[in-house]
Formats: sequence, C-alpha cells, structure tokens
Amino acid sequence: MLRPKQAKKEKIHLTKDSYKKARKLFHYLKPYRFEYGIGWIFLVLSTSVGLIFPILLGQLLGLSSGSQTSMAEAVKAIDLSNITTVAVALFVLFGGQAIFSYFRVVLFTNVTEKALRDLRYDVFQKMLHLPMDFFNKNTVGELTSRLSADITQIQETLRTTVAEFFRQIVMVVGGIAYLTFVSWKLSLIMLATVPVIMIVAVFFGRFIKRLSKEAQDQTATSNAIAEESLTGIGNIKAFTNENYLLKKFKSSIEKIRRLNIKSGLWRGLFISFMVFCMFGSIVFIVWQGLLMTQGPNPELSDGDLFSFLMVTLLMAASIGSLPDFYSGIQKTIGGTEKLMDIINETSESDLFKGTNTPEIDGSIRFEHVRFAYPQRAEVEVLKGISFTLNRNETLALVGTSGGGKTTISSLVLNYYKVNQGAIYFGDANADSIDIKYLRKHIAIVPQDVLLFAGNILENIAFGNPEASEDEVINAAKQANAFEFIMSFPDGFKTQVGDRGIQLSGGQKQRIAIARAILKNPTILILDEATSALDAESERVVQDALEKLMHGRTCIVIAHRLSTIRNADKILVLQHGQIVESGNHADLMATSGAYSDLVKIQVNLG
Ligand SMILES: Nc1ncnc2c1ncn2[C@@H]1O[C@H](COP(=O)(O)OP(=O)(O)OP(=O)(O)O)[C@@H](O)[C@H]1O
Repeated sequence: MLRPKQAKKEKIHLTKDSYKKARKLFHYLKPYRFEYGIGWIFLVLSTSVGLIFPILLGQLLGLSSGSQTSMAEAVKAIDLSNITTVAVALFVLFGGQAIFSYFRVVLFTNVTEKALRDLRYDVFQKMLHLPMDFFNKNTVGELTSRLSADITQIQETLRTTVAEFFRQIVMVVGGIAYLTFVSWKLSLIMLATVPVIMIVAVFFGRFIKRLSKEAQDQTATSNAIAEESLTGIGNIKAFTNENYLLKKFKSSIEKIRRLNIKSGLWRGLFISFMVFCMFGSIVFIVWQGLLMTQGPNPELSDGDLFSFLMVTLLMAASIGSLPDFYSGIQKTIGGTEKLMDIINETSESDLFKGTNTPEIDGSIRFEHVRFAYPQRAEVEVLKGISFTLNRNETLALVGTSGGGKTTISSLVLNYYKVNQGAIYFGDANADSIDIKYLRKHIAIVPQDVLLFAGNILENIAFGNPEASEDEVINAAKQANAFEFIMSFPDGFKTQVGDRGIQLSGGQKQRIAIARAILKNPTILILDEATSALDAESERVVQDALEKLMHGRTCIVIAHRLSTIRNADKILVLQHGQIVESGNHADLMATSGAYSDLVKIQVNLG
C-alpha cells in the first residue's frame, strides 16, 4: 500500500567545513558591500532607537514630582511641560525609526536580490555544465529544491533574519546593561526569572509542535487509506476487502485520537505554565520594584521602574525569538553548503579536456570499448564493443532490453568517458575533441520528446536558436509538421508543453525531427519510440525521418525491426556484447539472434 508522501526531513549537520563553505556567501555580497554597509548603519541606528524607545516611554509614564504608588497618582502628578518634551522626543524617535527602517529594508532587499541573482545564475550555469553522471546521482527534485528552497532560505536570512537576530541580540545585551545600570538588585531578580522562563517556553513550544506534527502525519496516513480505498473501490468490492480496510482505517484514526489528546494535555500544561510563570514573574518584579520605590529615600524612581518594566517586556520577547532566528541561520548555513557543493563540482569541461576541432565527416569507430557507469563501476555495461561506421551509413542497434544500445549512443555524444578502448570520429580520438564542438555535429531524435514551455516556433528553433523564422518553417515542412501546426488557430505561435496544448506522440516526434533538420547534423542518433503510432502517423513520421536521415551518418536504436531493413549495418547486442552483425539479409540468412527477434516481432505483430 502506498504511503502518503511525506516531506523528506533533511537533518542539518553542520561541520567546520559547512561554515567555511557558507562563508563563500560573502563572496556574493562583496560586489554590493557599499550598499550593504550603509544598510547596516541604518540597522544599527534603528536598533538603538528601538532600545531608547522603551526607556523614554517608561520615563513618560513615570514622570512625577513625588513617589506615587499608583499609576493614577503618577498620571495626576505628571509635569505637563516635561510630558510634552518627552512626547516630542518620542515622536522624533519614531520618525527617525521609520526612516531608518525604511532604508534598512530597501538596502538589504536590494543587496540580497542582487547577490541571489548572481548565486542562482552561478548554480544553474554550473548545473547545465555538469557531466551526465552528476544527474544520475542527483534527482531533478533535489536539484530544483536547491534552486528554490535553499535560495529562499538564504533570501529570508539575508533580508530579514540577520537584521532581526542582530536587533534582538542588541535588545538583550543592551537591555541587560541598561537594567543593571538602573537597578542591579532588580536586574538580578529579573534575570533569575524571565530569561529562564522564556527559554523553557521556547523548548516547551517546540516539543508541542513536534507532537502536533506527529498527529498531522498520522492524519495524512489515514487520509491516504481513505483516498486509495475510494479510488480503488472496484477492487475492494471484488476482493470483499471492506472490513480489512475499515480495520486499518480504524487503527489509524485511533492513533490520531491518542496523539491529539496527548498534545492537548501538553498544550494545557503549557498554557498554565505560561500564565502562572510569566505573569507570576512580572507581578513578582513589579512587587519588588514597587517596594524599592517606597520610603523617604527610594532606591528607584517611578520613571525608572516603568522603564525597567518596559525594557524587561521587550527583552523577554527578544529572548523568545532568538532560538528561531538562530535555527533559521543554521538552515541557511546548511543550504549554502549544499549550493556551494554544486558550484564546486567538476564541470564537464574539466573532465573532458579535449580542445581539438577536427573535421567531423560522419565516420565513427569504436575500438574495444569497455564501459561501466561511474556510479555502478562494478557492473560493466559494454564489454569490448568494436565497429566501424562510414560516412553517411546507417547503423542499427538492436537487441534485448538492457543490452547497451542507449549506452552506445550516450558514448557517441561523449556523455561519459570510456573505461577502456577508444572512440574515433574520423581519425580523431573522442577524448581529444572539444565536446561542445563535437556535439554541434550530432543531433538526437529521442524517444520521449521534450517540449519546453513556449510556442511551437521556439520549440523547433531549439535545434538552432540562431535560425530565421523562414528556416524554422522550412524545417517544419520537411518534417511533415507544417500542416498540423497550421491547423492550430495560432499556428507556429501555439503554446505547447505544460501550460499549452498537448501534442500527440506522432506530432511531438515531427517537432523533434524538425529540430534535428534545423540543426543539420553530420551524425544523427535516432532513438525509436517504443509506443507504436497509428498507421497514418507512422507513415508521415517515417517519411520525415527518411528525409532527415538522407546524407547523414545515422545510429538508430531500433525497437521495431521493420524500420531497419535498409540499414547498412545491424549490431545485435546482448549483455553489452555484439552477438551478431551484418545487414538484414546477412543476418536473416544465419538464423541467429536477429532472425529470432524478427520472428518474435512478426508473430506479435
Ligand atoms: N545511468 C545509468 N547508471 C547505471 N547503470 C545504467 C545507467 N543507464 C543504464 N544503465 C545500465 O546499463 C545497462 C544497459 O542499458 P542501456 O540503457 O544502454 O540498454 P538498452 O539496450 O538501451 O535497453 P532498452 O532497450 O531497454 O532501452 C542496463 O543494465 C542498465 O541497467
């Protein structure tokens, strides 16, 4: 039974190396350091104002000429001229705060976005230039998550978390310094209670969050049971499995109940704890503070007590927010490390060092090629493959599934290095040729044609982005694609792919053929589609292919043997070895593996 897809929890393990790699993030900030520096000045200014504000507000509330014991008395006794002065000072401060915050946010955002644009570009550029093997080891999902989730995490940190973290630290440190200055005695009382309670509250909160997460996961499991059951209701009825699934569902919802009740109990405890300890500690401080304001020689003025309480409250909030900011920064370090790992990977050009640009006339020679995919080095996939293909000849690769046909075409494209033996294009060893130059001479018509989001014109022009519109239209005509394209209301401007119309298998293949025609390659690799087209589509696709193949060296990975009767050479591959070779007539005459395959297909057909 399928389990609900749960987000893969990535545990962050930070090492010394992680921090070292994360420091490279500064490299991306460096070009914008001036702007960033000014942003920091505004941050320091707005943070200082943030600290002065509760002090002044406390003074405003506590302005008095005597030692009042109640707020009402204090308010009555407030010296109006002083109130105005302090209030004006507060307004000026707020004005300053508003301006500083505005510039800080704008500057930080500007710098972050510029740095992230550079980082995104570098990562994507690197990804595009990594060897094929990298993509065997890393899934597309993981890689796109690097570009999305990790970058978003860094964005959040650079734009907000760093500033907030700094502000809260200053609030805590500055607050403690101020409080000690006002009254060290009251500070000691405060420090013994508030921070401890805040930290306990944070961890308590996390524990409760974890409990609710477990309940959520369990809910997802039970939903999956219900969903699967309803989707496959026919099967369930046929197997009379209603009770079996009901039992499963019951045990799952029972678990949800238990987990939610457990989390409810802890939540109740948490709330009682917060009410009692938080408010209790505030009452305790107020009580102790008020005692200090009593008597003929009070240790503390009312204004100072108010300021003290204000700063304490803000500081408590700051302490409470620190762990989250800290874990945000840790996640960012982890994310940056992963991005830097990609940037530090070896590029294809570092792996394939060839720089020669010899004439590629279409002749290809494999000499005793042995090959194993790098991540499964112990399994040899090609075991000594040799063949010669002359210019403009067609080679068909046939054989059992997993025999090595696709692997041979990948080696022609120089996706991987061979382990032993060599591949020659003309007289040049593939290793010595510049891979980009080589690939410019090769086109592939794959089994699964990839259409990019965009219109048909752009999709065909993918074969040669520099081609003119007329050339694209011409290619479409040669690929027998013109008519069906023009039957769409928007013609060549019709949007295709995920966000556009869906093309049929045969139409997609003709787009791929048009692409290849536009590229005008010397060598063509044709990976025949396994799924059969209807007779009419088959005919137009085949006709387009024949036009495309004419006058080029072709390697056809053949699934339907009827299409390769005219090939100059046929290699029959089994378990990475050539078991037969020759043309159709030769191979049929020998009554070997090839003729067996043909017979099977004829019978199946
Ligand atoms: N990226 C890869 N990493 C590791 N092993 C691979 C990889 N691609 C293919 N193989 C293995 O190499 C062997 C040959 O595969 P290949 O795709 O070349 O066969 P094929 O003849 O094209 O098969 P099919 O007709 O099913 O497409 C298989 O055993 C396969 O499991």
